[in-house]
Amino acid sequence: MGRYRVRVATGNSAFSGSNNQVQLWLVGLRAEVELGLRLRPARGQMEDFEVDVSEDLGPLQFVKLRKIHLLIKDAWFCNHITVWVFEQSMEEKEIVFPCYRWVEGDGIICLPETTAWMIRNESQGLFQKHQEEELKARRTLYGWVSWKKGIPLSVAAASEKDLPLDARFHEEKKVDFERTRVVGVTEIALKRLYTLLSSWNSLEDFDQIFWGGKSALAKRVRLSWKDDDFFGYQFLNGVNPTLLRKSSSLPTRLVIPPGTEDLKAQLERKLQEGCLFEVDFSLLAGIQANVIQGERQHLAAPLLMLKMEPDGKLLPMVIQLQLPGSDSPVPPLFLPSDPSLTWLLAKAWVKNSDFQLHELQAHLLKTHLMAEVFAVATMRCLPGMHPIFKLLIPHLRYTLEINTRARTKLISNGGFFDQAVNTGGGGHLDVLRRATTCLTYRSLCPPDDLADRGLLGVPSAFYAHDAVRLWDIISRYVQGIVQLHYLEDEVVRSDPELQAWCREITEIGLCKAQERGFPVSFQSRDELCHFVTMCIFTCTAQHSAVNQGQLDWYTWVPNAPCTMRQPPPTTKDVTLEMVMATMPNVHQACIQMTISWHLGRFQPDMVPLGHHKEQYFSGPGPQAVLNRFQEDLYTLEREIVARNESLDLPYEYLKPSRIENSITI
Ligand SMILES: CC/C=C\C/C=C\C[C@@H](/C=C/C=C\C/C=C\CCCC(=O)O)OO
Ligand SMILES: [Fe+2]
Repeated sequence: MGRYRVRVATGNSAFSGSNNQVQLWLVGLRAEVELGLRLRPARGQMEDFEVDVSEDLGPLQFVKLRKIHLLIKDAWFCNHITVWVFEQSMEEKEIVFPCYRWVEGDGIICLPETTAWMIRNESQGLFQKHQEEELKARRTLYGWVSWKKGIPLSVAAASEKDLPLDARFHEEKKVDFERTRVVGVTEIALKRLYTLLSSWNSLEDFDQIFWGGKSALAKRVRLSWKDDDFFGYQFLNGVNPTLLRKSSSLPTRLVIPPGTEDLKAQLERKLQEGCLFEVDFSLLAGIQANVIQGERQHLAAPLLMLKMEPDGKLLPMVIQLQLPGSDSPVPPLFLPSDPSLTWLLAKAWVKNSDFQLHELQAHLLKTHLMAEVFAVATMRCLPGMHPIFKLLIPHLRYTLEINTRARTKLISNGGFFDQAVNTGGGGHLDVLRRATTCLTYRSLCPPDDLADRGLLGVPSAFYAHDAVRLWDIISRYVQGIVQLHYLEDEVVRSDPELQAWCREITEIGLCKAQERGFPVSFQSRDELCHFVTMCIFTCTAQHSAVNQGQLDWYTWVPNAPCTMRQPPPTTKDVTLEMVMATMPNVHQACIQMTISWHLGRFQPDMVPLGHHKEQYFSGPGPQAVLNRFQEDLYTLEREIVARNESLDLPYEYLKPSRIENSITI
């Protein structure tokens, strides 16, 4: 018996309130009581009321709530319920029941209090029963589907409309996304009109559709894209810093034609000096090229060799556009000393190939589709009271919707890839399949990946430096939360939901990825922390590193052509007509610019890394861990700002303030 003050907090997004009435129960260890209230929750409001309860409820464990609709069903977004207990001779006690979900229909929803997972074993199985019912419902809502064979599984949803309401964009996000699509389509139409009667026979003609550039760096790209050091820089710190690796030997595919022995001597010298680097696009070899509006597009599978200069500049040394084969046992090598247009076209072929592997492998597969596997497995295996659910859920916001939209608009039949990309038309799916077969656990963990690629400690590798710093900061955050909930390794080993989550990711979502180093169980807190750190890093920092740069590096189309309309050159006499006949045409270039802006622009409702408002945990312990996380991020922010001040090209994509807390675009 005692007096209770109850606070009902409603979300702040549009339509979060409800005209339906809400009924509440307090459920204690010894009894439960219906509060007899009928409140209509209002958007952005916290509504308090007090009740005297005659029964002895015992320690509160759940709040139960139900929305009652007479005529119209009106979903309600409940943030949380907070209860203060005033009991005789005891000071006031605050108990929080997090929700952060839509309340639809008229079923009863059970909210466990925030520390429930810690006391679940002593509570007569009440929490166990709740968890089982919750997961049974979630497994119905979040199903797996194989969208295309050979790539990670996705959420079962033919379009975003089929997703559960809790996985959908909130109104503000939806309105902004749809508005941007309309702006983009309008811009393409206007540019087509504008260029109908104009020439398209010089590289400067791309200016006709480059309306002012959407970023300062995009304008710099337009001015400097032809420069070799600017070209090389992008493989360290551009929109795709994931392919560059330090050479441990001359690649076997690099067949040196007779008469170019001095090149071989230069390469070997750089190799000995430990400053030879390579980017190999062999993954594209033999991929079927797209046919766009009846015009066959073309693909290459380049190898690029570069040398790291003492001043940190990365300069291209040689480009081989095709793998040696029966029809071309010694493919021509293109050099910086070749005629300028020849060398420029060879570099353009490298950047077109980089566009394919960046968007399909680094961006779509290694961030978006990985995050989707984490999201579906989390919803299917971890109950809302589980500490790893609470830790991860803020980093999974909106990901299922943006990925579903990608499957219906970008990589679908007739989508962006089919309309304007030379791997479109099905080749893009083969690239995804090939990239999936070489998707290792190590490649998703920067300390391992960058060590394997020889990029640790390289002074001009700013992505590498910032990625390792962020990994360490996220790792400390994850360890802080894990150590509060798992007091020894045995607790990890004997957590059935956690072990099921691990297996669901590796064996189901990633299609038996244990062969690629992914775990099928966690035997220690360290193993758990490493994996969860990888999940959060992938959903935040890594996506930021490969998404934001689309706006800066892809809107000046010649710097990263989305398609190539002529075969790669096999001789050194390249003309401007050949270059313009190869580069994307006006329509394809307009589509590339629009998509790059749509996907790379700053999201107006973005939540910066570590600054989500939802409070799934409560108490001083988790809050102290989160506070330390935010402090560490702020320290890194200041470090990066200071470092960037001395750089001609600041590297901004891993500045914590620019890293979104989840993959939403
Ligand atoms: C250029 C993008 C290439 C590959 C995709 C890589 C990652 C997925 C992407 C998500 C996109 C999701 C939705 C885009 C939908 C529509 C865009 C506008 C086109 C249209 O509306 O027709 O990550 O950002
Ligand atoms: Fe993205």
